[in-house]
Amino acid sequence: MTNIQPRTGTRVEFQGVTKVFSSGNTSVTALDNIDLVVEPGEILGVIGYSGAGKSTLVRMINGLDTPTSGKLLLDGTNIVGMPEKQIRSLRRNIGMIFQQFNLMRSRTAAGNIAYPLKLAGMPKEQRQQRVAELLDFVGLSDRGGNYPEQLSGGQKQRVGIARALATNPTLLLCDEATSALDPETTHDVLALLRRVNQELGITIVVITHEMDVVRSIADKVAVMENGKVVEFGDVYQVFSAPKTQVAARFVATTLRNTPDQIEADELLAGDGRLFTINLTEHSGFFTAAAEARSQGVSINIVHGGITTLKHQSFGKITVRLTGDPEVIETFYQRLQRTTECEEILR
Ligand SMILES: Nc1ncnc2c1ncn2[C@@H]1O[C@H](COP(=O)(O)OP(=O)(O)OP(=O)(O)O)[C@@H](O)[C@H]1O
Repeated sequence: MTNIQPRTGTRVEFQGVTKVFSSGNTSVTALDNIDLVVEPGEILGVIGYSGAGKSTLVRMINGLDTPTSGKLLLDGTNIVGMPEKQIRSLRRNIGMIFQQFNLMRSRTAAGNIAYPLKLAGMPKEQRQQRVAELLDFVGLSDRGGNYPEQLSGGQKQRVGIARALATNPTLLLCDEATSALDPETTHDVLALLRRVNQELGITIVVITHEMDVVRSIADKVAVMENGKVVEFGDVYQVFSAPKTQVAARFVATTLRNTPDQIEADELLAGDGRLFTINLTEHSGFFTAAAEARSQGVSINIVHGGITTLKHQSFGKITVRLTGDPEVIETFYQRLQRTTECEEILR
């Protein structure tokens, strides 16, 4: 593939970015003092409930809106206050894909992909070659002549991705790009995005309200609430030990590793004490369990889930301990020092 070549992804940095929308007497702080860095070639997942500020955040990056205060640096250059003409030229390095695909219905898949190239003034012959390469890259070589209505949702999003890649961007922004797709198609589109990132080196920012998307594609995650980034870190770090309630809630939607209220009530009907234990590498669970067992306490696993993320395993188990109350209490005290260990109480 001659023209689809690796490049260095864009570095994106928010420095104290605030965005206030005012109309009359009311104002909404859509972004509240955001500090955030996306390193070249990284995939950042931005997650939050509706109204958290995700779309506003993306609009700052592509210069479609400007912060009320703060700086937005693309590869070290602050774009806030930059003349429109310059921003437009920077925007050529940014590709976008959308939830509703935003394809032109009157053009074929090939025509949609060719459009940005036409705008950029690429001669017809070169354009055709490039479109063929892009169709091949997204696995739609045989679909170039189809109109959007003749394509499935997943195929339309592949066309959207090919179109976004046409002008060789170094940054790809994905706004709920898989939200309109079924789980299997979502998986295929995310796999394609990962390929885009790995083979081309493009930085990707994925806006989503689905933690599964973050889990399967992102390197880092920013959790947003009320215009603030309330938690930011490696996906492994955030998934294995979320620090905020909102992050924990999102993690719980994709990892069913703790009993819900109904399951907990059923479990509490039995004997003994119940503990949910975070199993990390140095949790100390197996040593504590062996010690308690050697003193006649029985330990049964009643719930749990272990996951691998970025080649590291983590998870939680819920255990029921029955036997000598003092030994059980020692087990609990001991684990509280080495990992997160919570008792399930009535
Ligand atoms: N142009 C605007 N004028 C006024 N208020 C706005 C504007 N754009 C966004 N807002 C407000 O800013 C806040 C953040 O909105 P934003 O669309 O960024 O959230 P979001 O997390 O993307 O939500 P969703 O997932 O529903 O798209 C909301 O309270 C919204 O009503």
